[in-house]
Amino acid sequence: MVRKFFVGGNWKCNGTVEEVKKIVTFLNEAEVPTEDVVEVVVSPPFVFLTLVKSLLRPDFQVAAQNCWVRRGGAFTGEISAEMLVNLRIPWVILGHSERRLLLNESNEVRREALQKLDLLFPIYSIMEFVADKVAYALSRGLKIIACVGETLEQRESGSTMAVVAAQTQSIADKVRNWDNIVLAYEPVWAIGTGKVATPAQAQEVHSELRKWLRDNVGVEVASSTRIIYGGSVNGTNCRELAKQPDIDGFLVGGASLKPEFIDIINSVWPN
Ligand SMILES: O=C(CO)COP(=O)(O)O
Repeated sequence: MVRKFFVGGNWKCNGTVEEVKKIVTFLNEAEVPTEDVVEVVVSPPFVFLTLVKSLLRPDFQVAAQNCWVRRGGAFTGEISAEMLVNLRIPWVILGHSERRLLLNESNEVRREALQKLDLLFPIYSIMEFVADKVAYALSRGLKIIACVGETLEQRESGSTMAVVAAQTQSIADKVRNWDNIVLAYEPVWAIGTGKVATPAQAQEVHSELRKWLRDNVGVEVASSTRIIYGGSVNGTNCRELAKQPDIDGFLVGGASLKPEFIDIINSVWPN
């Protein structure tokens, strides 16, 4: 099974209209392999999504950085999956560690949310926030970049794989069809720190995660699901990482705002 290389650019909470236009200009002018070789998806903040979509070359796609867990309604400040579909935004990033940790999105029962949402959705007795978002967004026709990854503390205590497996399990419990999911392994300690996982460290988790998918979801899903790496990827370290057999691409933060993002796209051909 050939897994098409996937490079995502997560712009996070950055940019002005002028800066966004500059980024789109260098993306549009770049020489990169064709769409059948590498899938490129950039994820600007919500407010710039339509601008970027309207200016961006047609072989690159756009992703939102989040969406609401169910149908929209009285949820001030949220953006629904329906809105993204309406705007023809094909992808959404879900479960990013910055949302899990800073905004308390988790796999676990969120009691306060549960109490509130139970009034609205009495059939949901357990609220698995990230997994529910993945399942709902998929059901609306969106494609998902689902993020998993351990903190430094968890890595140092030897629980990396247990954490990543639990995060993936919660998604597997709610999803039958994995065709529209890309899994992003993003160790929290490597995000925005300049401390990239070594190719061997990343490969080890990717290969374990693929094994986990094979044993717990299915052989076909394990061989076809792209597992991409995120955390301090740049134009220099991407090539060694891209050579690893179970690294199927990247989710890039800081470097996706700069022209070196093009080098990362081109690391599909590492030699
Ligand atoms: O969080 C990330 C991508 O989603 C990675 O961020 P950095 O590449 O800035 O470390």
